[in-house]
Amino acid sequence: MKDLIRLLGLYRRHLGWILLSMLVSLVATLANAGLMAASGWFITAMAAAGLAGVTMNYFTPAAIIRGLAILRTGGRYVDRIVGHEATLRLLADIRTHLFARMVPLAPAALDDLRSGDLLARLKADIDRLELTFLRFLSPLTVALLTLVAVGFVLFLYDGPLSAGVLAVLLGCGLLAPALAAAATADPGRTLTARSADLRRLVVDDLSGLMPLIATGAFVGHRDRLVTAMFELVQAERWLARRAALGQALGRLSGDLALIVALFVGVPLVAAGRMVGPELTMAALLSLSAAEAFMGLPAAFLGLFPTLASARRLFAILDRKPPVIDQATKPLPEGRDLRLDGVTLRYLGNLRPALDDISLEIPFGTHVALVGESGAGKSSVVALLARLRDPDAGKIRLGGLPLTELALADARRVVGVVPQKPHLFTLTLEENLRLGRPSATADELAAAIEMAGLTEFVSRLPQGLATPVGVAGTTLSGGEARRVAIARVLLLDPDILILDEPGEGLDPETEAAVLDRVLNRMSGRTVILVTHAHAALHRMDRVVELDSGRIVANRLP
Ligand SMILES: Nc1ncnc2c1ncn2[C@@H]1O[C@H](COP(=O)(O)OP(=O)(O)OP(=O)(O)O)[C@@H](O)[C@H]1O
Repeated sequence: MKDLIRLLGLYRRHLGWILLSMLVSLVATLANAGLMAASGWFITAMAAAGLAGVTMNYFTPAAIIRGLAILRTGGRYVDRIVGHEATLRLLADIRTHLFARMVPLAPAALDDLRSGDLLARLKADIDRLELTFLRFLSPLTVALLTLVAVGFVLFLYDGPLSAGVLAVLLGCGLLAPALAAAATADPGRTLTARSADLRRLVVDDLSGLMPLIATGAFVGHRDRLVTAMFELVQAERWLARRAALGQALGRLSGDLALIVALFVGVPLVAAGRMVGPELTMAALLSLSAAEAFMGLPAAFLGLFPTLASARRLFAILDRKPPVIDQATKPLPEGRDLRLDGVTLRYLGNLRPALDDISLEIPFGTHVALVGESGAGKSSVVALLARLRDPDAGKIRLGGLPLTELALADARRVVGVVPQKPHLFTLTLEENLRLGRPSATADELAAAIEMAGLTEFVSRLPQGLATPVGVAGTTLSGGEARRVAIARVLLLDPDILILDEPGEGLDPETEAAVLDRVLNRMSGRTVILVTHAHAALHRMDRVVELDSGRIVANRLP
């Protein structure tokens, strides 16, 4: 219930569309019931008049029937349009909202989720929310209002007649499907969980197909997929059976309502409290009112998978961003970096990744960060790039804590080439220009030259217009890394951080690229995370980390 209320809260911004959609749907439903009732009344009245040999005014009823028929057809058409407009607006809004909330979470607060899972949340889970409004909220409201309207009309003739028909419609059309659906909470949850699993497994397995085939683990993964699919089908079959039962009950409610109306109405006619055409009208009104309940069984059944999807979205919305962007100070003049007693602890790790480290990096210094794998070098990079904030201690830029500066300001000053740079499925030039779309052709050529890519680009028939493939797959690891270096150089940062820039490069290319980059950054700060001892002689200081602590801060 809590989740449903929270979900409905997300709809608030589109209340106008929602109310309009429900109103149109109600008008179409009532027009249909009215059409049936008026037609029944008219045909019976005409027959009775014919038998009695009297004439009656048939123009007015015929006009009313025609009017109701037009209203019903037009209403259903507009109902579809407005209903879908309302739903699509809602979904687009929720999707944008979720995406906007994901951005500050990435990457640190999302690294436990695989991309397939995130995609499933953004796409399938949000799509399923359509069911809450289009197939649950609106039909339920319309059904209840139809019930009130039909109950009121019948009550004008007779209280027990109204009560009998209402009891059948409520019991068979609403309560029975609701109870049948209540038993489906577990398969409903399974449906959502397994379809998410399936998407995640497929995306994950397809992106890791090579190692799966190479290691022979493919068979195990395929079996996992088959099991997830089997469970999904089981849950769907279960739900489909319940849906069929609910549909049958829905249809039965109309027939039963008709029988009850006749059962209570015939004695009323015999007692002279009702005339024949009115009985036909009451009976057909009861029968057609059941149409408002036809969609409810499916709506109730869809509720549990939808709520499970909603919970998966709330789980993302409720995550705390790893860094809070709340600028309280403008960017300072100075560019000195200073770490004071900085500690960083990853969730689930017993040992802190960085343990009370203090370090000064005056502006213009070129510092190498060295240490064994797992020593904490990339963790320092993550803190300086503000992908995370320390659990204790402070990092200052120009004397001001990084946490008090706008993220955009700090990131303009600090440029990072991460250990695993990401290239987008764009052209080489588009990838390079990401950081600075306005870069001139000369600036682009200079960055390419510094990253040692000039010869590589000149060999490409399409040059800079060459597409790099999905996430840069058509480039070698070393080429992709150099594209990332050129991209950051275009940003022209005051502080440049290079995390293992030499990986994938032969020693000569690495030395040449590093030489050019360091020359370009002369007078500005460079922090170089490296295992390569050859590069150290070009640095001002070498800081050595071991198990999250600084064990040496020396000249090269
Ligand atoms: N996202 C994470 N979640 C949990 N633990 C992490 C995470 N990232 C790093 N760690 C752990 O923190 C410690 C420091 O890792 P870090 O990546 O900073 O080391 P590193 O010195 O850069 O290693 P390498 O040279 O292999 O890149 C390691 O024990 C690592 O397992």
